[in-house]
Amino acid sequence: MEKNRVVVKIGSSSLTNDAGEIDEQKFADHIGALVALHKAGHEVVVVSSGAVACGFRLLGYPARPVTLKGKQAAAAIGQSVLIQRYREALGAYGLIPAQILLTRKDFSTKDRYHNAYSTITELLRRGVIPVINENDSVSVSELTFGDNDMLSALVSGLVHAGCLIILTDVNGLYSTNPKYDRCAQRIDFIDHITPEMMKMAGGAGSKAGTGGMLSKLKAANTAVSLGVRVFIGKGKGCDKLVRILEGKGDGTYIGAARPAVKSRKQWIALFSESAGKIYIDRGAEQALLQKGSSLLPAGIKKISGTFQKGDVVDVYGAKGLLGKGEVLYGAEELLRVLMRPSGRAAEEVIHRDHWVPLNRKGLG
Ligand SMILES: Nc1ncnc2c1ncn2[C@@H]1O[C@H](COP(=O)(O)OP(=O)(O)O)[C@@H](O)[C@H]1O
Ligand SMILES: N[C@@H](CCC(=O)OP(=O)(O)O)C(=O)O
Repeated sequence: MEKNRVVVKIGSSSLTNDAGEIDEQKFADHIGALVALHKAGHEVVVVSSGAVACGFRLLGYPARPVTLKGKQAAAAIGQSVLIQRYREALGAYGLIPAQILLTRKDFSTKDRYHNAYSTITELLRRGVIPVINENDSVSVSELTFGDNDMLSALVSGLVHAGCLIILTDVNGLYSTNPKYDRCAQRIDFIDHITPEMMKMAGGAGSKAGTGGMLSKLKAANTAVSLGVRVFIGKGKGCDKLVRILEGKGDGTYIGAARPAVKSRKQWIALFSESAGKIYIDRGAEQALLQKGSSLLPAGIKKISGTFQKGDVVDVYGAKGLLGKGEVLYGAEELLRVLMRPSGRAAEEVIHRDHWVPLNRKGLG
């Protein structure tokens, strides 16, 4: 088994009991498996739900809250309880967890994205286990990751993980939700996720869960596009995570090993906001999409917007949006270059390493 960096997402459903509180046995089982994975030489990053589950009783709620403010208040209390539990449980094996709470905004600028990467990799270098959760108490709906499935996919891309393991209460993707259909068939391996598979996946099967199988498949799609293999399923015992990496897990495997996508391309594709538009001709379209070349001024027909050097712009071809890239010229300077007779032979406007085509399976 190859040693690598692994992101393990522990979902609410595989962490809680019927009352919505942390289930001691399930928690201990996860800890044993995380310790075994770490001992086997892997770098382990955990994306753990459970803040709401740890907090709602302390807040005086009789059941898991359903309102946004209720969940945010419960998470504000519960997150510290959750991380304390990880500290005690991992500490018993001599391991240290580090709490990282993220909102989508933390990935919105290149600097913040890069800082998150540097912090997590420094922790891993020191043998620490980062335990990441969404910063629920300050997230607002437009800025959430949606759920911890997507957060775990984005984190796995950020840290260039070899594998993302999504632990839940069902052993993989079925043709229909197996909770309601005894004849549902498990899919053991998926090379790439199709729209038909998305239709098979439904919502959460418990009050504690968020997003269900559909959000896991969407997250898996993102992770695979970033070069990360995904497992969705369950398991029991200390060796469950090691067995999953050996290909013996009880669940669905998605995607094959592929080179990781560079951080800059990930950021452009997933988090950047476009500051303008560049319209290009057919020759430039072919050069960008088929030959993997950079965009030169010669292929530009028109530009719009007031973008600056280093901003990200949308690039359009004859049939619409082709992709996004980081420009090496501001709009004013680019206009001057385009108007000069010799300007069209000038250097690249978007370098191939800073260009991300849309509608491709992978971003690499
Ligand atoms: N096609 C499907 N195959 C498997 N599970 C499905 C499917 N459609 C919906 N589900 C539901 O997805 C649930 C897992 O998602 P969720 O409850 O959000 O878990 P978690 O809290 O671990 O994120 C399962 O319990 C199951 O009821
Ligand atoms: N951040 C929340 C969990 C939200 C969530 O996405 O849960 P799930 O994907 O069902 O594990 C918490 O810690 O309670």
